[in-house]
Amino acid sequence: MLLKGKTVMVTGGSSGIGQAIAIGAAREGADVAFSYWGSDEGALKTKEAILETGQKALAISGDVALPESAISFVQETVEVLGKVDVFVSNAGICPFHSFLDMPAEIFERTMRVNLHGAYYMVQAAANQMVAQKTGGSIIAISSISALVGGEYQTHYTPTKAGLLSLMQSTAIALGKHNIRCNAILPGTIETEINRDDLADASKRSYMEARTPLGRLGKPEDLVGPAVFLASDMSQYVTGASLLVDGGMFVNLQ
Ligand SMILES: NC(=O)C1=CN([C@@H]2O[C@H](COP(=O)(O)OP(=O)(O)OC[C@H]3O[C@@H](n4cnc5c(N)ncnc54)[C@H](O)[C@@H]3O)[C@@H](O)[C@H]2O)C=CC1
Ligand SMILES: C[C@H](O)[C@@H]1OC(=O)[C@H](O)[C@@H]1O
Repeated sequence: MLLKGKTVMVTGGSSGIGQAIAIGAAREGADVAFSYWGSDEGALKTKEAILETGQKALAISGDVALPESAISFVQETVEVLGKVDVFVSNAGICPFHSFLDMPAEIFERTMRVNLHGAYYMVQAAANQMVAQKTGGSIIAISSISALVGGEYQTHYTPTKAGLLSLMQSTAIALGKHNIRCNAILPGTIETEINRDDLADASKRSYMEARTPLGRLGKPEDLVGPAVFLASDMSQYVTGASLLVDGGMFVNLQ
């Protein structure tokens, strides 16, 4: 069990990648607190799956875009689970939209959820880890989109590049506290976030054909990389980024 005795926090744990990582961390022996926004249904499934492993679970509803959500998520986690060893900044949205007529509210909401929200969450978790004096691991779920563009993602890709940059800078700021900060860059993983986009058969075939491993990703594909970066197996890894994309990024021709 790679995370035995650790407490892991995950934002956006009610579906997709965050749900898989929350459950995967519990299977490796961690108690898990996760946040979510919107329907409670997925959150209940995540909570039940964590409890089935024998670990403790805490589900908190709250909008990551609000700075106060970060403070209360960390406070409640410490009250219920006692400490924070690992923080996974995962919550995000990607409302696909064309550039020239991008509504200001879609642009600003995407920035606030994906980047501002992650910033406040990482800051709150880091302050808790510093106070504990026991080090820690912070992981941001960035994206292949930190490295390449998307016609309908002009509001989204800068947030993912921003998360990669945030992990590089916080790795420097927090190294003296033995807090490691790394980014995971998923490729195209089938979840709620792209259900409509991938319903377009030609888009889906294009994405599959770009992937040397021959298939789109599943949320479970992110569990191993996240557990590695959360665990002491990666004790000398900080400021790093890990593409988990089936080889999509390097496949030019
Ligand atoms: N699915 C994919 O192909 C890829 C996804 N990612 C990133 O992975 C992360 C997770 O996405 P998926 O699992 O694919 O999507 P998803 O839609 O299945 O899950 C999103 C999660 O974030 C939570 N969330 C959304 N807005 C929130 C808010 N304002 N406050 C708190 N929680 C909120 C939702 O409740 C849900 O738990 C996102 O940051 C996304 O950008 C990165 C690369 C590829
Ligand atoms: C939502 C997209 O399908 C997904 O998210 C990303 O970050 C990548 O652009 C993926 O294709």
